[in-house]
This record gives sequence, C-alpha cells and structure tokens, in this order.
Amino acid sequence: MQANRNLTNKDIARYSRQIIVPNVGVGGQCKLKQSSVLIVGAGGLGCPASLYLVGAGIGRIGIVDYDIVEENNLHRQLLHSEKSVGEKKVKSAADALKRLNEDLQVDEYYFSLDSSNALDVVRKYDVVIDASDNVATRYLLNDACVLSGKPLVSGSALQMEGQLTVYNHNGGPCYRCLYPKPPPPETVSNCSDAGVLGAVPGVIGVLQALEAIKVLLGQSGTLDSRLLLFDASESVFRNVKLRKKNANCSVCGENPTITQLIDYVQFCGSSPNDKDKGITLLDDKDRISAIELAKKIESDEKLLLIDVRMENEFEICALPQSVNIPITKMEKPCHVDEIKEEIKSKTENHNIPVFTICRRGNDSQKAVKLLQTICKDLGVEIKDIKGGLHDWTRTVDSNFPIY
Ligand SMILES: Nc1ncnc2c1ncn2[C@@H]1O[C@H](COP(=O)(O)OP(=O)(O)OP(=O)(O)O)[C@@H](O)[C@H]1O
Ligand SMILES: [Zn+2]
Repeated sequence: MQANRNLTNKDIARYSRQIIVPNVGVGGQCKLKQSSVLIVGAGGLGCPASLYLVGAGIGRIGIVDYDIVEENNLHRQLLHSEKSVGEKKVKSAADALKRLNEDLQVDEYYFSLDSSNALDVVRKYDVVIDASDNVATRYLLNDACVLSGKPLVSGSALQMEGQLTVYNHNGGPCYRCLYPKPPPPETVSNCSDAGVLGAVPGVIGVLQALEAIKVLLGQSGTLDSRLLLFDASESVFRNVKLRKKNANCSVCGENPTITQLIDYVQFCGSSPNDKDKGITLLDDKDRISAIELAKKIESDEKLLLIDVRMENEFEICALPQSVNIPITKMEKPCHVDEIKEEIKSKTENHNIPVFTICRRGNDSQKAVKLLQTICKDLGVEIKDIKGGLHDWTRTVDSNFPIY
C-alpha cells in the first residue's frame, strides 16, 4: 500500500472531487489505486459496498459468491438487473462494475468460500468485507482474517435494522473475542425468512465501503472496538463500545488453539447455503403431498386447511380454502384455548381432518406437533403438506406466486 505519486491526468480528472478532500489528497488517492479489497457476497451489502469502492478508485476488487441472481434479489442488489436473473452473481456484478470503471481490476470467484480456499483468497487482498449472510461464513472470515492479519469490515442488515463494525484492526477485538460460541442455528434469521427493506443494506453496504477506504488510508476514527447500530424505522444511528480484545480468545488470544481453519459447518451447526433446506420432523404417515391436497380439494372432500404463516405473508398469497392461524400464535400458551375452540368448531367436532401448510414445509411440521398437543383430547387427524406452497406452485399450479 506504499503511496506513489503516479496519478494519470485521467485519474486526476476523475477523482478530483475526492482528491481535494484533505483526508484523501494525492497520496491517499494513490494508496487507493494500489489497494485491493475482497468482498464476500455480491448481495444486499456487497452490491452497494463494491459500487462505492470502485467509484472511489480502489485498484483491485475481488468478489466471491456461489449463487445466481434471483428475481427477489433485485429490490436491493442493485448491481444486478432484470437481464441478469439466472446469471452468476459474480459475473453480473463484475460486468456492472467494469461498465462503471474500466481501469479497475475485478477478480471473480464463483464458489462457496470455505476452509479449503479462504486463506488463499483472503491473503491476496488488503482488506476484507464480510457481506455474507450466515454465521458459518462470519466465523470462517474472522479466522481467515486473524490468521492472515487482515482487517475485516463486517456488516449485517435485516428488516429495518443494520449494524457494522471493523474486526481485527488497531488492536481491537475479533468476532470470536466477542462471540466465542455460535448462536443456536434455529435462533438465526435471514432476509429470506424475515425480510429486509432494500435501502437498509444499501446504507450499511455503503458504510462498509467507507470504513474499508478509511482503513486503507490509515485513518483513525474507524469502527474498530465499536459497533454502529442503525435503526431505520426511527432514523437513528447509535454507537456501542465493544468489549476489548480477549487475551484468551481461541484465535487472536495469547495462546490460540485455532491455528488453522476449522470445519465451520460443523462448528456452527449450519451451512452457508441454507436456502430451501427442508427439515423432517414428521413421519411420512403424518404428511401428504401438494398433489394429494389438490385431489382432495377437487373432489370436494371436507377438510380444514390451516395456513400457519404470519399474517403479512398470508396477505401476499394464500389458497382460497385456507384459514390463517400463524404458528407464532400456536406457540403462545395464552392462545391455546381459543385455537382449540376454533379447530373444534371448524372440524365439526373433529370429524374433519386438519392439514397445515406454510411456505416451504418446515413450520407446517412444527405446527402439526403443536396442534397435536393443543388438540390432544379432540382425537382429530392432523397432517402437513410436504414442501408447502412452494411445492403447490411446482407441482399443482404454476400460476400461484412464489416468494
Ligand atoms: N461462504 C460463502 N461463499 C460465497 N458466497 C457466499 C457465502 N456465504 C454467503 N454468500 C453470498 O452472500 C450473499 C448474501 O446476500 P444477501 O444477504 O443479500 O442474501 P441472498 O442470499 O442474496 O438473498 P435471500 O437471503 O433473500 O435469498 C449471497 O449472494 C450469498 O450467495
Ligand atoms: Zn479474538
């Protein structure tokens, strides 16, 4: 990152508004030109982050992503366009970034970053941006950055909230110093399940780019040892002081036990790619397929179909025969009697079978278990629809919307 004074006339014209900022100057712009940043994830955070890094004149950007562009990405992943749906995210992002600035180098890594490849990739860059969306990758990147001495700009965004910090920089803590153990997988939400307002990761991704630029310029005032919290619903930013680096940290402490990358999927109990990952809680006898449900509906069989999704999801699309009782309601003891009465009356005193349905067939199984307890003295038959509404669209009605 040695500054040289070799700015071309084109550079001077292009970056003039940035060069005259005292914090940057000619030396700073040269540093940026000779710097490299790795961005892991070309999604909601990685798109705005890479856009502003390329805009700022970072000489080399690396983008890692194993995924392809989906239509539901477009509201927030603004490097990708309608034409790039189905294309590799790294390719779509690199093409868009090169259109913005043809002088810069963009390295594309179309694979899942894991213990077998992370160190090789991370070592090639000055700063790493974690723009991924899962716990396994968070620990992987933390350890890879500690082991290779790279600062890690970490961000996240969900619904109307976001946060960011810089790990392993200026003597500040690493992610493991603060969280030695991963959270239980079932407590972790993601955009696909909880949703996100597009502009929120936009804000956090741009701030990640800004922190990376400040780190590269060697400026003080970076977010090491601090966490920035953004509450978009109230338009409030807050700073929280983080605990100091932990001398007993298993990776950055005085006597580290982690001296090479480990198996992060095993450590976290979840993989980087949990999309559409089905769980199996019920025996086959307690489940029917979407096609079997369609046949029952078509032949006018009496049944009670309970859609267990949240009300706002039910509002997006629902089967006309279904009634909405969200699983979150079933989980609350205060609603048990009310739900039991509703099922009793709607099953004509438990003579009609009950079926539960959700988006992908996971919550519907949990709901069967809950309802079996709630209705245990009713003797009503309760089954779920395998694969949920996604399977309904795939196998019964391709016009039914998917989200
Ligand atoms: N270990 C990894 N290696 C490579 N890419 C990763 C890894 N972990 C996550 N990613 C990528 O990081 C990006 C995160 O983007 P984002 O959080 O916006 O979610 P998404 O997966 O695009 O969307 P959604 O969760 O709504 O389906 C994704 O494109 C994902 O493929
Ligand atoms: Zn640590």
